[in-house]
Amino acid sequence: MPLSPLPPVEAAKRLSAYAAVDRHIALEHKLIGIGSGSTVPYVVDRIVQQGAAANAGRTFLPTGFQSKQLIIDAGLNLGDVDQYTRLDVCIDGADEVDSDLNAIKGGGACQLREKVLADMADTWVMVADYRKNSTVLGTNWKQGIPIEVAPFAYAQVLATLVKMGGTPTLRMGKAKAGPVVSDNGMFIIDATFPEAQMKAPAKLNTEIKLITGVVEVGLFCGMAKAAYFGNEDASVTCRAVGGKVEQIASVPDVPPVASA
Ligand SMILES: O=C[C@H](O)[C@H](O)[C@H](O)COP(=O)(O)O
Repeated sequence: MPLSPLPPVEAAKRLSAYAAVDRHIALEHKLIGIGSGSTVPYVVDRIVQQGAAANAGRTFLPTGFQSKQLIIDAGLNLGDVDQYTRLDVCIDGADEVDSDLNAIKGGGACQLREKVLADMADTWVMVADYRKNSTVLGTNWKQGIPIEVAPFAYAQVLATLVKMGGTPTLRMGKAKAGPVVSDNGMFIIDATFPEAQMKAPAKLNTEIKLITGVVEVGLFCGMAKAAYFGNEDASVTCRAVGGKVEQIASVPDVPPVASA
């Protein structure tokens, strides 16, 4: 059955997710990390399409409340990060990816758990629509680097980020008075930096991480094996570690490893 029609951005998210699952989640993969955001439901969707037999012996670890619910709602086996020290593969979304596969993540305040699972995974892959495909971080994603901080320390961290050249703001709730509180009970600061600093994201990641009170930084540097971007013309751009870029013309309606 052909894929159901979706608005362009949603269709692009679905294409990236389906392509990444088809390439990176094989029948022998038993421990799988599920990231966060609005692209990841399509990852779970494609995994379910691989069939009940393929998924019977698998365990799925979530990066937060949202992905935990996705795993449960899909009828997949839920695992806890306490039970494992490695994953076969983890697929996650991204807010922006640069030409070296460095990424900004944490638009949904999930970067701490996402980075823990990325560290655990033998293969960590990102999925996103064409708007996230960039060359320098901060070009498309203007709201800044998400930084998770201990609530007690937030004012001091804001001041330190300003001294470092950043423009930080405390992320406020949309349907809640006061700041956003992460799944870990922390606050989130979003900080923009001048392009010169954004061009060296690994250095910036280390500098921010060293601020007392910072729990995790939404810069993911040197972690990804590949990033998949769904395009408006129904193709998928795959950028792999080492700089190889591949255009995937189309994504099949059913996953190649589908089982009964
Ligand atoms: O905290 C949220 C995560 O880092 C998401 O993976 C990221 O914000 C991308 O989300 P989306 O797929 O909705 O663009």
